[in-house]
Amino acid sequence: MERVFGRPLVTQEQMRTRIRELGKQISADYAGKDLVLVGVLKGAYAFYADLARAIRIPIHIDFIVVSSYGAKTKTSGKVKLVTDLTESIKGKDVLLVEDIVDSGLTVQYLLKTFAKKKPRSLKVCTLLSKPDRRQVTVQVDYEGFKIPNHYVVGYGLDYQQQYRNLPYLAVLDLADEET
Ligand SMILES: O=P(O)(O)OC[C@H]1O[C@H](OP(=O)(O)OP(=O)(O)O)[C@H](O)[C@@H]1O
Ligand SMILES: Nc1nc2[nH]cnc2c(=O)[nH]1
Repeated sequence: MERVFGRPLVTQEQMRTRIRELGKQISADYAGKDLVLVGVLKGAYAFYADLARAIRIPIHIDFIVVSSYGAKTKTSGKVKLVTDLTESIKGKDVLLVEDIVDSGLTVQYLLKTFAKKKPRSLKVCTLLSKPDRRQVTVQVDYEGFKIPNHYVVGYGLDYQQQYRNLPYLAVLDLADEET
């Protein structure tokens, strides 16, 4: 069945502009440092690709795959590590790249896990943040957009693994689904 999408919550143009700004800021903040950009998959894939290309200093790229929502629109409360990093981050300047910080549980888990690997610094960059949904207070160092309390899809974010390739961010119409 074709799903109806409301107007984009964040357009492609708004994404492009904001990501360019974030890239500039990160390039300045990390100049001369050993930056490892860690993408939190799957959701961050689109943002990661655009952000990495907006950063104008040399970087290492790596990824981690975690999952906690499954097919639901609410967190299970348990963050599952699906695939770990490929390289050591000991002594490196690590920037976690997330698509969204919602309850905060994923970032909380990642910060705790990564701190044990002794990076020189550890920060968080997220495209989206839903402050009204936080269950735990977490550190967010770079933030693209604050958004209201809606389940959103597109630009990497899914509903039951679909819609990740939508080129903008939209609120999913969950009229006949769980909310
Ligand atoms: O702040 P939280 O409530 O923890 O939510 C944020 C996390 O939820 C999504 O991941 P998900 O578990 O849906 O996996 P996915 O990235 O494969 O979509 C998203 O990519 C974030 O990593
Ligand atoms: N697709 C999607 N995944 C999420 N994970 C946490 N919040 C969200 C959301 O609003 N949309």
